[in-house]
This record gives sequence, C-alpha cells and structure tokens, in this order.
Amino acid sequence: MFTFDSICVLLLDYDPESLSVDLPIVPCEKAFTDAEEVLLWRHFFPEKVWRLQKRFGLGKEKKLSEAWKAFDEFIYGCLSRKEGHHTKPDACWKRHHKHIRSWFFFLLTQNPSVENKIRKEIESKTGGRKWQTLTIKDLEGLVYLHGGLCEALRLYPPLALEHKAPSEADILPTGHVVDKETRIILSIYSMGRMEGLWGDDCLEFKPERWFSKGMNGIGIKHEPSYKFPAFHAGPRTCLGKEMGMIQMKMVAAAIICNYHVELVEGHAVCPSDSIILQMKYGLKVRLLPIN
Ligand code: HEM
Repeated sequence: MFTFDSICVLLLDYDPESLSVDLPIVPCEKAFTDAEEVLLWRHFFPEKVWRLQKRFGLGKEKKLSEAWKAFDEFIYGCLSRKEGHHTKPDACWKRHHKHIRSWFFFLLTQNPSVENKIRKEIESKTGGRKWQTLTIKDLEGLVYLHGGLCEALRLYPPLALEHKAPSEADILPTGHVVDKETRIILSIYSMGRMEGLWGDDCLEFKPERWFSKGMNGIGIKHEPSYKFPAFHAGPRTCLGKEMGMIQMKMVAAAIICNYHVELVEGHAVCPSDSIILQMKYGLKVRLLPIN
C-alpha cells in the first residue's frame, strides 16, 4: 500500500515510541496514487508531515522559508533605505513584535486566570495534538486568545502616538481648520483608555470584551478601526494586520502551551516613551514548565 518513498520517509522520521502506536493500518485493496497517499499522510499524521517537511525543506515548509527570505529582504531593504545605513536583520523589525508580546504577557501575569482559560481553549482545539499543528482556521476559533491580544493592543498599543499632516488646507469633521503646517497628533494610547469609548471598566483587562454571542456560540466581536486604531484606520491602515495577529497568536500559543508565566517579584513595569511603546526596564519573568 505504501510506496518505497513513503516507507523511507517513515524510517527517516523514526521515533520508536510513536512508530509502534502511529503506524497507519488502512485496510484497502486498491493501490493509492501518490496524491492520495499524501492526503492520507496529512490526515493521519499532520504533525509528522510537518516535521518531515521542515527537516528536509520540502513542500509548504520550503515555500514558507522562501517567502520569509523574500519578505525579510524587502523589509530590511526598506529599513536600510529609511535609516540611511545597513540595518542588521533582527533589530528594528523584531523589536516591534517583541514588545507587543511583552505587554500581553505582562497582562497575563496580572491575570493568571486568563492564561489558564487561553491554555484550555487551545487544548480543546488541538485535542491532544501539539500547538504546532494549529491551523489558521483553528486560530480563528481561539476567541480568548484573540480577545487577550486585542486587550493588550488596546491598553498598550505599540504605536501609542500617531501623527499626520494634511497635504492641503482642510476642515476636520470636528470643525477644526487645518493647513499644511498643522501637525495632528492622535493618542491611540488614550483612546484605548477612554470611558466614553470602552465603558467604566476601560482600564481592566477583559478578553470577554471582544466576544460576540451568536447562533453558533461565542465568536469574535469586530470593533471599527476608528474606535480601535492600533493598526491605524482608513486607506493607510496596516497592511500586515492579519499576518501580525496570526504571528502573535502562534507565538503566544507556543509559550502558553508550555509554560506558566510569572512576573519576577519586585520588578517594576512601566511604559517608556519611544516610537514604539516599550517597557522601561523590560519584562523579567519566570517561565514554569507546565508538565
Ligand atoms: C501587532 C503588529 C502590528 C501593529 C500593531 C501594526 C501597526 C501599524 C500601524 C499603526 C500602521 C500605520 C502607521 C502610520 O501610518 O503611521 C501600520 C502600517 C503598516 N504596517 Fe503594520 N502593524 C503590525 C504588523 C505588521 C506586519 C506583520 C506587517 C507586514 C507583514 C505590517 C506592515 C505594515 C505596512 C506595509 C504599513 C504601511 C501601510 C501604508 O502606509 O499604506 N505591519 N502598521
């Protein structure tokens, strides 16, 4: 039933414990085509297929690493041109995301029950599989994780202050007259903490704020970007919004599934005024393995 190639693949991925349990026994008279065999493999062993592809740089993993390379080249090229010198791949771009994650985990350390709820939600989605097998569709159903990240972006938006200038004289909807010299500063940080927008509990970390109750249970509530402008709004809205959310969800899932995050006692956490909303003294945490 399995071609020589499949058996080689199986042996190369040999893991004595899992092999005896996982060996596929599919009673079927007909010989499978290669395409059918691949589908079977995907169905029975998604994790093994992923590991093999990653190890040998094949299939989707090959495509992914090529895409990352192209993406990195583009981004670092832009950064270098903007900064007028060569930017080390690692610096600016990763800094952006590192700090978004920090604020999220800081909030989790202050709300450990939310960390537990997110972990349980992921476990119920994976049903015994590892977090690496989470698909985009699975991520869409992780409402607690989504709500937690949106709360972190609301309370600690990476771009806390946004400034814009009109290309020509204009009148704002508020009636304010602006000309080419006017600099308009929007405090996204303050907007995320306004009672008028978010209610009396605006300073609380509540992932449930992002839940909507529908016919099929709890789903994600979408807030207009003019109310929640962490990714900006209008024609110049962030182009990587969806990708950013997926990346943050995967990184958060990887950590939460493996560790309980605890803030080191006495460590002061306070925002630092910069282009990106950073933590003045970083975030010192203890990672306690779950099992
Ligand atoms: C949590 C992650 C992210 C946040 C909070 C974020 C936030 C923002 C904000 C506020 C802007 C508007 C900046 C301005 O006009 O002054 C912006 C623009 C942009 N973002 Fe993001 N971003 C994130 C992730 C990403 C990712 C992953 C990508 C690329 C894959 C990306 C690509 C862009 C691009 C290309 C623009 C410029 C859009 C334009 O001006 O037309 N962003 N982002």
